[in-house]
Amino acid sequence: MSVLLRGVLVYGEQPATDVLIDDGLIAAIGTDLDAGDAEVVDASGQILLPGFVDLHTHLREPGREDTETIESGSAAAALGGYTAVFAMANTDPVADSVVITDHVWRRGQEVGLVDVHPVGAVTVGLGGKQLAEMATMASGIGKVKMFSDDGKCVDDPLIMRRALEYSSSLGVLIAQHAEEPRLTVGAVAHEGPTAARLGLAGWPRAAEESIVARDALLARDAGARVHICHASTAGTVELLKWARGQGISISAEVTPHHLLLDDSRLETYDAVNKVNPPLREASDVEALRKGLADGTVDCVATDHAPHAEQDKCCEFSQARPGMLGLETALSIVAQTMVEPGLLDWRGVARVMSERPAAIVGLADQGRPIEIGEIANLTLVDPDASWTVEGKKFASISENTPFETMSFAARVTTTLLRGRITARDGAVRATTEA
Ligand SMILES: NC(=O)N[C@@H](CC(=O)O)C(=O)O
Ligand SMILES: [Zn+2]
Ligand SMILES: [Zn+2]
Repeated sequence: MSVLLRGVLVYGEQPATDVLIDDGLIAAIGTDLDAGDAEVVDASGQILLPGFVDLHTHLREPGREDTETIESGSAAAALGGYTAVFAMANTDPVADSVVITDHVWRRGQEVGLVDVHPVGAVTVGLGGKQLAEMATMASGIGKVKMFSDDGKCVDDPLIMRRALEYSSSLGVLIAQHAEEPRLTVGAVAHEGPTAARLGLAGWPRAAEESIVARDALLARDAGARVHICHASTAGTVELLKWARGQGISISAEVTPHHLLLDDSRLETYDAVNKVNPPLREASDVEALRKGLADGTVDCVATDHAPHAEQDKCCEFSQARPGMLGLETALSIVAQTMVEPGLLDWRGVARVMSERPAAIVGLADQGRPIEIGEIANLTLVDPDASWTVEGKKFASISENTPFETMSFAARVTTTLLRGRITARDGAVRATTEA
C-alpha cells in the first residue's frame, strides 16, 4: 500500500515537492517521483504537516452513545487532521478502571481511523475523594499515559498532591481542569460586565487562576509535572510564565474556541456558547493568542464536547457546557494564529502535533517529516474556503458555535501509519484500504 502526495509544501515551505509513502513510512521526498502503483493525491499548493494530536477529546462512549461514539468521534478526528486523540474519562461509567480504559483503546484500534488513547480518572468515579488505580490502568493494554478528572477539578489539595506524587513515580501525566468549585457555584458565564447585564451567574477568572497557581506549587514540591486543561484567562498565561521561570514542570493547552470567541457571543442566550471554562473577554483572547505564539501556552487541544440537542436547546442555566471542536480546529488556528502572523505553519506543527505528543510522551506522533519516519501526516489546503454546517459533521452531535462561519483553510487528507483515513471530506474504514 503506497501513496504519492504530489506538489506539497512541507511545513508550508517552498519549494513544492512530492512525498512517497510506502509500507507506513515516508519512503522518498523529491521532485517528479515515480508513482508506480501508488495512489496519487494531487495536492499542489497544499501544506504537509505531522498528524495532529489532541490531548483533550470527549467521545461519550460508554454511556452517551446517542451523542458520540468512539467510531463517530474517530471519524470527526480523522476529518480534522488528527492521528491521535486522548479520550477523557468523564464517561458513564467513568474510565476509572482498566476495564474501561482498555475497552476505549481496543475499540479505537478496531475502528482504525485514529489512535484513541484512553485518559484514566484521577479519582474513583471523579468523586475527588479516593485515588483511582492509576498503575493498573497504566499497565493495561490501553497503556494509560494521562489521568484527569476533567469535567471536575481535583480540588482537594491533599488528593492532588498525592496524585502528582503517584504520577511522577509512574511516569504519567496529570491534566487538571482548573476550577475552584467554591467560586463557581451556579456559574454559567464569565464573571464580567456582559454576564452582569444579561443576568447570568458569573465564573470568575480567579476560580481558574487560583488552582493553576496552587497546582504549580504542588508540582514543584512533588517534583512532578502538571498539565493545565483549557487555559482561558490572561492571568493563567502570566502564572504559566512565572511557574516556568521557577523551573516548575507545567504545560498548558488552549482550545480553538477560546482563541476565537469571547463573551459577547452570549447576547443571544444561545447555549451553544456555554462552555467550561466560559468564553472570556477580548483581552483574554488576545493574551491566549500571544501566549500560544511565544510558547507560554504549549499547544492547542479541542475539548471536543458533543451534546444532544435537548441538553443544549434549553434554558441557558440548564444547558450542558461544551462544544464540538475536532472538525474545525485547524481552520480556527489558521484564522486566529496564521493569518495575523502569530504562527507560521511550522508553528502550527508545533502546537497541534509536536508539543502535545511530547507532553504526553507519544513516541510515534509529532515526528519530523523526513525519510524513514512513520507517515502520520495531515494535508491542509490554505485556500479551501468553506462554511461550517453542524449537520454535515461526522460527529453525531451538532453543537458547534461556528455554524455559518466561513474559514479559509481546511484539512483535506489525513494519513495514519501511511494509510489514508480521510480524504476530501470522507473517511476510509480499515477494510476498504
Ligand atoms: N468543556 C465543557 O464545557 N464540557 C466538558 C467537560 C470539561 O471539559 O470540563 C464535557 O464533558 O462536556
Ligand atoms: Zn474541563
Ligand atoms: Zn473537557
